[in-house]
Amino acid sequence: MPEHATTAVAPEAEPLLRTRGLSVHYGGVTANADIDLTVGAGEIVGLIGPNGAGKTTFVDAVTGFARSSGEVILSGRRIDRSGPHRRRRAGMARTWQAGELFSDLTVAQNLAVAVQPVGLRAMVADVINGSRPPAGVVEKALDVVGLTDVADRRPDELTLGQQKLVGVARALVGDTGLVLLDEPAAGLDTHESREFGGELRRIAATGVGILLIDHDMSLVLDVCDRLYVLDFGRVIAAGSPAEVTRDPAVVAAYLGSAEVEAEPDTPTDGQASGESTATESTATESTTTESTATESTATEETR
Ligand SMILES: Nc1ncnc2c1ncn2[C@@H]1O[C@H](COP(=O)(O)OP(=O)(O)OP(=O)(O)O)[C@@H](O)[C@H]1O
Repeated sequence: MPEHATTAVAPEAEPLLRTRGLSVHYGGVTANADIDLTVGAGEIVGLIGPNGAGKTTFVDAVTGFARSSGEVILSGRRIDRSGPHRRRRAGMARTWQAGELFSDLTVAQNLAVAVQPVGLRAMVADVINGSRPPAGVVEKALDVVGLTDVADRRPDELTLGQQKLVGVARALVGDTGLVLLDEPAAGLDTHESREFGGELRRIAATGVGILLIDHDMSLVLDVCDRLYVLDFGRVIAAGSPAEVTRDPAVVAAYLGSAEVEAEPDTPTDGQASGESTATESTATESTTTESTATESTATEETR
């Protein structure tokens, strides 16, 4: 889509994903407000925040499932006017919060159905010829997540951690350079989550960029190179896990007050706006933070 190319920056200097001023409105609710975010190749970037902060909406907007304004740039090319399937073909894929696997298909078949072409022509070709994914793409994705050995098993024969990895592999199948993972570790215990995190790092080491949404803070802090924190649809902080977790605005909006008290003298990250008005959002669990910020269902626009 060269007609949308707007940046003078050399392509090699461009991150894999860049959003500029990405905004989503649902009626009077601003679910995402002017989000600027980047993900580089081989990088794991976390997107965290209270329930209703706008994380899934951001993934919906980037992948074309939610109507948005602003720019979505993949490898230097604007794709924000393309539909979800074109964005998928351009090299980005997502997982869904309720990403159940087909229980009566094998692992390999679960991946194969994810790359079936869509549209009338594809449907006709499917009826006439029977469609198969291009040779090797399923095997490659299984290899990347380390599931080659269980390709012919059914999901219920796998551990929960392996099932979660099948979900990730399904997104990786084909020429996927960027995956957006929406709570991919939900339901995993501490040990499984740690192993899952190790796999994410191995996937990123192959050059894939990962945007990770999860409430499991141990996982997020462990595997992410950088974090963005959303509250009421806005980025209230961005930086390394260490920087973000020390940020008073983040602590107030999401992490709970315990950390503030633990580190009273820690300097504020310069990127924090301190705009958060969430006051009751307490997250007391040590690893999983699922705070529902007071009315943190994004900013109500006054019209
Ligand atoms: N399809 C929709 N129609 C209307 N409002 C929506 C829609 N999807 C999300 N919202 C609203 O947008 C805001 C952001 O929701 P979103 O699901 O993106 O938050 P989230 O950070 O992913 O939350 P969680 O951590 O619970 O998954 C919320 O106020 C939500 O109610």
